Amino acid sequence: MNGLGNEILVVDMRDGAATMTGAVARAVAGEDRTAFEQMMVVYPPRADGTEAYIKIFNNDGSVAGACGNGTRCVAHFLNRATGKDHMTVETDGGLLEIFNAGGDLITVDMGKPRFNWDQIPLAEEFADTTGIELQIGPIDAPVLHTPSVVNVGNPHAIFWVDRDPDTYELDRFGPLLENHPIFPERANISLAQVLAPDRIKVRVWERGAGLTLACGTAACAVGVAAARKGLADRKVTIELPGGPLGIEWRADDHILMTGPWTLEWEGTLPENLLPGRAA
Ligand SMILES: N[C@H](CCC[C@H](N)C(=O)O)C(=O)O
Repeated sequence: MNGLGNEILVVDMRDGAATMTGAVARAVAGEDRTAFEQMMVVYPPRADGTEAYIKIFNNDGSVAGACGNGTRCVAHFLNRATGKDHMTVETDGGLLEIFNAGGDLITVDMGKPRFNWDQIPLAEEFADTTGIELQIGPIDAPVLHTPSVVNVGNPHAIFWVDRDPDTYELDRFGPLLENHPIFPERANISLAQVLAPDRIKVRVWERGAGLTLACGTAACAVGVAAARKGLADRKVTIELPGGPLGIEWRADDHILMTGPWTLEWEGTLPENLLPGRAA
C-alpha cells in the first residue's frame, strides 16, 4: 500500500503464528531497501478495546513508535477485514483511534504531542532546553526561526525555511541531522515553509528510511509546532511532495490527521523469510 506515495507494507500476522524481527524486516526490504519505507505488522490485540497491536519497522530494520501514513493503510486493511469503520489500534507510541472520514479518506487521532526534552528525547547535555525550541548544529539552510522538536509517538525536528523546501539539499544534510548526537534515538527531519495561516509546505528526511514522498507523523509534528509558535492556525493543510494531509491540533490537545490510502498489490511473504518457521 501507500499513503500519498509513502510506501507501506502491511503484514497480516493476526494468526499470531510468527513474530517479525528488525532483521527480517530489513531482509524483506531488499538490498536496496526499495520494497517498502515502513512495514506495519498487524498482530492480535493485546489491550482491551483494541482491534490489533501494530509493530512498525523502517526499511533499515529500526522500530518506529508511530507512522501516520501506515496507520491509514492499516485502517483500510482492518476495515475491509472486520467491516468496522471506527476502531482503536495499539502502537508502541500509544493507542490510536481511527475513523472512516468518507470516500477514501481516513482520520486518525494520533494522540497528544510531547515537548519536553526527555520525551523527544534529547541528549542529557541539552536538558536545560525546557521548550521545543532549540538551536541544532549548523545546517546549510537559512532557518527563519529556531528549530522545533516534538514527539508524536516518534521524534521530529523541524527547520522553518523561507524558500521552497525542494530547493535545499535535504538528501545531504538530512542524514547528518537524523544522526546528530542531540538525538539519542535519532530523529525525523522536516523542512517547513509556512505559505499561509492554514497551509504549510513540508519535505521530510525520515529516520531509518530517508527521503519519502510523505510522512504523516511529520505532518502532525509540523502542524503542532507551527501553531505553538504562532506561525499558523491549529487546523492546517500540510503539503507534502506526495500530496496534502489535513492536520487539526484540537483544543483537547489531540492531533487529528486526515488523508487517503492506496492499495497497490496483495500477496504472501516468501515462507523462507518468515521468522520462527523452518527456513
Ligand atoms: N512515514 C511515516 C513515519 C515513519 C516514522 C519513522 N521514519 C520513524 O519515526 O523512525 C509516517 O507516515 O508517519
